[in-house]
Amino acid sequence: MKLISYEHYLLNILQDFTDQLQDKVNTIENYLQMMEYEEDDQLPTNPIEYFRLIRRLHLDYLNWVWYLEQQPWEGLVSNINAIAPEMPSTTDIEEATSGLKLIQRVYSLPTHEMVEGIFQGIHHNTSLNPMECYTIANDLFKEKDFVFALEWLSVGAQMYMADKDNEDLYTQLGVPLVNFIELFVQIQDALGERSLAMTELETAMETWPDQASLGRAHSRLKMSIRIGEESKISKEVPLGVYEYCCTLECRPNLRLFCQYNTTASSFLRLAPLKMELLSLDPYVVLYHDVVSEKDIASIKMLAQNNLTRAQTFNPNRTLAIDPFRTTKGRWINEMEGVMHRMSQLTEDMTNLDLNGSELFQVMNYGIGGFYGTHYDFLGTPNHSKWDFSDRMVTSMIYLSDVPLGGATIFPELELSVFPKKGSALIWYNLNHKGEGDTRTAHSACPTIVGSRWVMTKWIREHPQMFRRPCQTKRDRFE
Ligand SMILES: O=C(O)CCC(=O)C(=O)O
Ligand SMILES: [Fe+2]
Repeated sequence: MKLISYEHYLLNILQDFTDQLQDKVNTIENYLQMMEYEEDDQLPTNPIEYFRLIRRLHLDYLNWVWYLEQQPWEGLVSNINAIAPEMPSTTDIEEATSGLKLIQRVYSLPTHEMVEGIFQGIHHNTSLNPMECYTIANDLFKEKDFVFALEWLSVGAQMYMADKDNEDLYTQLGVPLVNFIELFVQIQDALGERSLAMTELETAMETWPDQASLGRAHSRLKMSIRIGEESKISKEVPLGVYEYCCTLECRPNLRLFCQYNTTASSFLRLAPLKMELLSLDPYVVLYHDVVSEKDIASIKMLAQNNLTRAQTFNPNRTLAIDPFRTTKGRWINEMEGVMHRMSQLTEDMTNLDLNGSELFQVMNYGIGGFYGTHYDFLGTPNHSKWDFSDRMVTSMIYLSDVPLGGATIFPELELSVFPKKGSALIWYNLNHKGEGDTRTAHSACPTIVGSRWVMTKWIREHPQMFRRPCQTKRDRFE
């Protein structure tokens, strides 16, 4: 079931609950109304009245006990508990928050705009409420990102104050106003603004004299003031090529060109492909409009089920989940009709032999999904180069447009490519000697809006020994 269906399920339960509760209230009110007519301090004077009073107090009374004991919520609570295992985990919420933080940092988005759902000047039909701002601020605080934490908290607190009508609801949902104050004090303490923190805390203690947590915060703060700890603020990292080229398309300042490629393979003589040369050394090209809408739809259909969190090789050369690769992916068998066509296309675009290459990998990046800067080549392990075939070329097809964010970026080359559905980016990871070319370090910038789909293929080096001999004579004697 999709997350959104779980939310509908939960809302329906809450609606059932209020309906059942309302029925109960109606029944009780009816009884009270009925009793109003009978209300009289005098003892009954006639036998009918007397009988009725005795009967009510003997029977109705027991029925009301029974009625009040019947709690409409028991079944509903167990329905909610039944879906508990499917609910997002702490890791999920941490990842969703880190997605937002990453997007904010990489694209320099002002907090108040994000809260209103404005990304890069475009208003999206959404916004955040004070509780959500608090969750983000709290998370940023835990990660010692104090300046941003304070921004999120301040925006959230302003909204809270302006939305007094919902204070009970927010409190019920675990975010009373006093939480904001406590976090504010902790952040100011960490920033070294202790007298400000103390003033705020003392005012809060007057407002909520019974709040034990404020008393504890007060002792902690007094201790910090006595010790006079340094502020924990971290230095601001200046914005660099990465942030710039994730935001705006970057092209190296060379005289490169677009052309119809008719030579990469003999097939292209009949059906040339539109090719844009992006870098000569290392060689990077972008083919435009090479995959049809229909084929893309079929590929996504094949991949849609069983997408699993993508892994990377760790230093021990074992595969593991990696916080720097927040995508879901799936390897696809090449026997299917459409995949056969994709293999043929990749062969035509690269003029390389796909034997021994890895399977196609379809990947889906959700909101905030990214792939940190990395190389695709594996590097020659200790054993001889002859029995190890590295990832010489990466071919990557964009299976979706991305409304905002999601560029592929090569920071060393100051090059970025924004996804365009149906185009293919191809680059050489190895130099002419077959060594990993570190200038090919690349990354997928965080997706801000949309669902980003790509399909990659890593083409191995050995099968190319006749199509693209590895070493030139000159190299050999270097
Ligand atoms: O999604 C991208 O733009 C890059 C993907 C990538 O680098 C990879 O899968 O190795
Ligand atoms: Fe890569």
